[in-house]
Order: sequence, then C-alpha cells, then structure tokens
Amino acid sequence: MENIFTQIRRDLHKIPELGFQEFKTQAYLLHYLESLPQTHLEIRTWETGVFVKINGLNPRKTIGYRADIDGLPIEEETGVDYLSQHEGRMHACGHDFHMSIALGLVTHFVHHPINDDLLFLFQPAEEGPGGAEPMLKTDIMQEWKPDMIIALHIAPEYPVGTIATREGLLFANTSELFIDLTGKGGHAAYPHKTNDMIIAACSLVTQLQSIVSRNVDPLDSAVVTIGKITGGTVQNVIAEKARIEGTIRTLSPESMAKVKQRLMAIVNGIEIGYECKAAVDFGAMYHQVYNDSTLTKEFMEFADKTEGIKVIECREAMTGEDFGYMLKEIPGFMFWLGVNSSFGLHHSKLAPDENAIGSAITLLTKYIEYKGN
Ligand SMILES: CC(=O)N[C@@H](CCC[C@H](N)C(=O)O)C(=O)O
Repeated sequence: MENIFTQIRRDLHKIPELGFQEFKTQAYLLHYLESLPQTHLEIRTWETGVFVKINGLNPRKTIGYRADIDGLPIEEETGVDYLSQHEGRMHACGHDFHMSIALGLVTHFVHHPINDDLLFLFQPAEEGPGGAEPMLKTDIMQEWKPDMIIALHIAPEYPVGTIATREGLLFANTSELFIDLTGKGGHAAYPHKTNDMIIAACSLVTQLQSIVSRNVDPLDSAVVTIGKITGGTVQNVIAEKARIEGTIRTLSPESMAKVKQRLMAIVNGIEIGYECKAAVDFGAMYHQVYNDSTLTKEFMEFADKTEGIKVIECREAMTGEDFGYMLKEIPGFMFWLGVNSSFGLHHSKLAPDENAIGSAITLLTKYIEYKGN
C-alpha cells in the first residue's frame, strides 16, 4: 500500500502548479478518487480544489482532514528522476506529500468505513493568494461542515517518525507586501535630473529592517522579509520604477498592526526624501494557526503511544498557513511531520524522505479510527 502512495507523490511532484491553476493536479486527484469503490464516497469540486466525503456507518459527527495542493514558483534542482515537468515550478513545500498522505487515508476509509463521516479537503492556493478562507465559505463546506479538523505540514528538520506540535499558537499571522515606487528616470550620466528608484528601493529595504529591531516588542516576535526586488531597464538608464515584494510575519495581531503602521511611516519618508510616489499593497493575509488545546493534547498522547512515533512539543514558527482560517471556525490542530531533508522548505533542493508517507498514513488511520468509532 505504501508504495502506491510514494508513486502517487512522485506523479504529483512532476506537475506542480501555482495557486488556483492546479488544473492537472485536480484532474489527477479526481481520476484517482473515481477509481476507488464509490459506495460510501461523495466527490464535489470547488475551483481547482476537491471535497471528498466518506459516509460513515453510524455517524454522530464529521471528522475533517485538509491537504493543500499548490506548488511554488521555484526551479527544481534536486536531480531526482521524477523531476518537475513544469519549468520554474516545484513542490518545494511538500504539498505533494500532503496530497499523497490524504489519498492514502481516503483509500483506507473507503474500504474500511468507520462510524463517523469523514470530509477530506484538497485545498488550492495555500502559498497564495489563499484558498482556505474562500473554501470555508462555500455552500459545500456549510453543508458538510466538520466538527473537528486536522492538517499536517512536512518538517525537513525532524527525522522520519517525528510528530511536532503544541497546544495554542503554532504558526504566525502573515501579510504579503508589495510596494511600487515611481520616480523620474533618465540618462545614467545626468542623475541630478532624475529621481532614481533603485536608490529609493535600496534605502527602503534597509530602513524596513529597523521595524523589527526597534519597533516590535522583542518578546513578541516579528519578521519582515523582502524576497524580491525588481527595477530599471538597462545598465545606463536611471530607473523610473522599482518594485519590492515581501512578507510580514508576527506572533500577535497587535504586532502585525504595529509593523504595518511603522512601514507606512517609513514609506512616507521615502516619498518625501526621494521625491517619488509609493503604492503599498498588503496582498493576502493569513490568520494565525491556533491549535485546540484538548484535541492537540489528546493527539500528542495518542501519537506518543504509537509504535515508531516520537512526539516533540515544539515552539511556534514564523511560517504562515491559511489553515489558520479553518481552525478559527472549527476546533482542530495542525502538526509537523518529520521528513529529514538537509534542504529546507521553499528550497530548490528540498528532498523529503518518502518513508514519512507510510508512517503518517498509519498513524492518522489509527487516530481517525480511534476518534470516529
Ligand atoms: C508553510 C508555508 O511555508 N507557508 C507559506 C505561506 C505563504 C503566505 C503568503 N504568501 C505570504 O508570503 O505571506 C509561508 O511562506 O510561510
């Protein structure tokens, strides 16, 4: 059984697609799901996502399980023989693992239904712009709304067999960040007749670094990362435009508000100092991932008693996850699944150990049977 899901992971690894463009991925998932016995199964699509309900034998509640399905705009450099076939796209955040584990669970439970109903969500666009919140608002979700919900994320830093999570806050609040600067371009030899947006962008990026170090409470962590700068046209033309793209992470909503307020003040200073216009767009925001205490504690205790599993109570992480929106409405939890890769998440050489797939399917099958029978 495990080998099937390793093969499925490899198939999905070859076809990474960006948020809300997961057409081949959705077709692959549907093709597989339609090949299963349909007696207990109901399948519905939403955008590029899929809802799968497995009707229980004597349902009292519904247990939800969410897997995200999108890839990242990264050129893969792993050298594996099932390399991404999509140029500049890679499953560098493990969503191929997340999907294959979810399919492993669906496969088990269509053959061995439990008393309670199960709802699996194959959710688009976790990396952006965010599929969880709109998926939650669909009529399908309102009709099939689970009473509890579970999700996992691969963790390259832990060995296979490790489960890491915590009660309460697990992942940060996030906000994307896009700033467009417009000045006056011109000849490289006449800087005094221009307003150079390369200089303005460099100064802005440097000044943004003072927000975390000087404006945020050091005991309430925050991150401001600029991942991309673009600007200019050619080496001997002073740039009229520059664009900065990044992300803000904070452990508290209060710090998010503070970071944004300070950022706007710094941007206003750049407009004055560099005689330019700045347009700020905060893009998609994700609600923090906050684990239900009772369910998380119970799962950690259950996992700890499972052969081959080691449970770690981890610290909060500054990663973001739109699963936070689901946990805001439905009690549940998210956990890290050890996959032992020397290259981390969002790295072009991320190489998770596929033994984690079978290990996760076995643990979650037992846990869902325990909760739903
Ligand atoms: C688990 C993980 O890596 N999630 C992403 C979520 C990205 C949210 C959004 N696009 C942003 O950049 O703020 C992460 O980068 O943490």
